[in-house]
Amino acid sequence: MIIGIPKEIKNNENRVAITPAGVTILNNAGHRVLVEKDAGIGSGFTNEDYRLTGAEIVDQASELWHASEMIMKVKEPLASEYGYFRPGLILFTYLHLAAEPALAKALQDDKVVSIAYETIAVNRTLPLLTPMSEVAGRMSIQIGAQYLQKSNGGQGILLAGVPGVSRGKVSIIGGGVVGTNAAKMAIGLGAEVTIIDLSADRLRQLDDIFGSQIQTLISNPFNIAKAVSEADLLIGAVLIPGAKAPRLVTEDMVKTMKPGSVIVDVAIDQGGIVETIDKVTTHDNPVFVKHGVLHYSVANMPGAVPRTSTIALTNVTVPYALQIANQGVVQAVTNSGALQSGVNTANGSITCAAVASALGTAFTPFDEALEQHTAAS
Ligand SMILES: NC(=O)C1=CN([C@@H]2O[C@H](COP(=O)(O)OP(=O)(O)OC[C@H]3O[C@@H](n4cnc5c(N)ncnc54)[C@H](O)[C@@H]3O)[C@@H](O)[C@H]2O)C=CC1
Ligand SMILES: CC(=O)C(=O)O
Repeated sequence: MIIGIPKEIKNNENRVAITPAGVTILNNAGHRVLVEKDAGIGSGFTNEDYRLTGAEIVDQASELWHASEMIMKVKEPLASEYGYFRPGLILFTYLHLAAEPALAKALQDDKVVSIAYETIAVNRTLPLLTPMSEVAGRMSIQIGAQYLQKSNGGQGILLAGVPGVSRGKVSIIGGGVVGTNAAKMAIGLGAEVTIIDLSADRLRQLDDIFGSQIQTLISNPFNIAKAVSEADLLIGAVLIPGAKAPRLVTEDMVKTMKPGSVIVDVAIDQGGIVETIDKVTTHDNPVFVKHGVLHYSVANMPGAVPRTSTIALTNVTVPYALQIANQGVVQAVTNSGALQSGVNTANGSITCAAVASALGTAFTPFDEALEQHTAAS
């Protein structure tokens, strides 16, 4: 199979969908890998690094998209890339379609087979989301701590406190991968940490991991309101896979926060859990202020630490890319429940139930989408 790796074009997105090590794996299995010129520079990989492992460097994005049977990316295609879509093209990347209806429509209209990293599920885990959630969860605390500084518009508190002065309070809503990694960092800094989750079992696990270093609370509007009002730093870390994030933190709750407090809504890629966040921000201009509270809503946080993130991401994506390339997409998806859960669009249909429900459109299982295609052709 011919696999194309375009340069990412989202604001400050310096990750790339493959490393030279990944090229070697695909090459050794007999596949051709095309890498757009300078695609790896932001992650510290030169064109020569890729050439040495057998990749072909392609100058123009348009040439690469047209020549490739499968495109591997990091972030969802932007509108300027929709023109490259065509029937049968395989697109393997983060998509977050619940928050991207225009992209979903373009993929349907052009009959692209799109496989979203974030909906590939194995035993109720999301192995292609996990490493980036680890990165973003850890980053959320260092970013929040930075914006709590007076010089950056914050209240002017140190999360760790000092002897004789209270420590800062961090409230984390959602105790999955992002939440757990945020908690690790916040505890490490010496903050007072509360974690809220809907699952009592998950709270038990967190209690086993962190013991008395955290306060756990079950998710309901009363507990969320209390934790929000007390937080110096609030982290949004909820996920219902494939679906739009529930708006758990209302505008009235945000109004109860102290001026100069900070919200980092990591769940913004699925629409965000905070009512006062009405836009996705970028690494260039990451924060806006509402009701005196700093809001950070960057949807590609790991893009700011590309060397770590690219390696962590490609460690988990390349084995799936290899399955698709070796078997062809239909056979690979038919053989693998994990890949089946990742297919979001095929032959003009939405093939992921949670995405279809979030977009208010019909859901068609992958095999039925294939049959409809065969019957029509
Ligand atoms: N902004 C960015 O750059 C990045 C964003 N993310 C996003 O962060 C979000 C969280 O991801 P993960 O931690 O990997 O997901 P996860 O599935 O590991 O954890 C989500 C947690 O939310 C909990 N939850 C569900 N409904 C809830 C409710 N009503 N109240 C409280 N908790 C609830 C679940 O029980 C689960 O423990 C996702 O939207 C993910 O895409 C991940 C990486 C980077
Ligand atoms: C999860 C995701 O969308 C990201 O890492 O950018």
